Amino acid sequence: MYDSIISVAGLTVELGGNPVLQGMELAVAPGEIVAVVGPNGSGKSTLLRCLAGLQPATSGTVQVFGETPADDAAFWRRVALLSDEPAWYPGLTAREHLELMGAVYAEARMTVDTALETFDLVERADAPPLNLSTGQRQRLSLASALLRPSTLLLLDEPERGLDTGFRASLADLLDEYADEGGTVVMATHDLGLAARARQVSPSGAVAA
Ligand SMILES: Nc1ncnc2c1ncn2[C@@H]1O[C@H](COP(=O)(O)OP(=O)(O)OP(=O)(O)O)[C@@H](O)[C@H]1O
Repeated sequence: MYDSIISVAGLTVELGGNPVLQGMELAVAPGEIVAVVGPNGSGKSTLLRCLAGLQPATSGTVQVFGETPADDAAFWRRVALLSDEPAWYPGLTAREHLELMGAVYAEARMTVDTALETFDLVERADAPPLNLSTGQRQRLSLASALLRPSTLLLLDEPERGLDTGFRASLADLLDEYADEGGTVVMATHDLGLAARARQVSPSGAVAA
């Protein structure tokens, strides 16, 4: 077993010959909610990509669940990632996208109807995602990520497109996820979301 679900040591990443992360250290315990904060271009998304096994380290180590994260099926069974907008299935409605998640994962965290209510999508359930507003599509992406079971939630700017009221609801939903034992690491520019998490910066720890 591991005390830290995530353990980052001396992580350096160079992109295009430029150092983006330099000797970063981070330990995240199971059940924690961590907000990665910092200005545009400071390396928040790069860190999340490293945690997701999508970006190799130039030097240093990244361990998730006690191993180097691998972009493979076993890893993605435990990890839900929300980053750029997903590719939507043509011809399927918002409800049907959530039903797909429910069909794939036997032990969904909530029913499709509960997800539609929780993410305020009931009235748009029968619309295809591309006919939803930007914020509604983001809520559908979040609903998919939170409907499926996972141990670790990696969120890149989950607040994107969300109105103020739903940002507060999202903070409550993340608290519930962590109360169930899940761990959250999110890159965010939202002060409210960050205030309710342990804040770290790609260049070093910041005061909470
Ligand atoms: N493929 C790439 N090649 C070269 N440089 C890159 C590449 N991807 C990102 N970068 C650079 O790496 C730095 C960190 O980018 P990153 O997306 O991690 O920042 P961020 O903190 O998430 O920014 P934002 O708040 O704007 O989302 C930026 O200066 C960016 O321009």
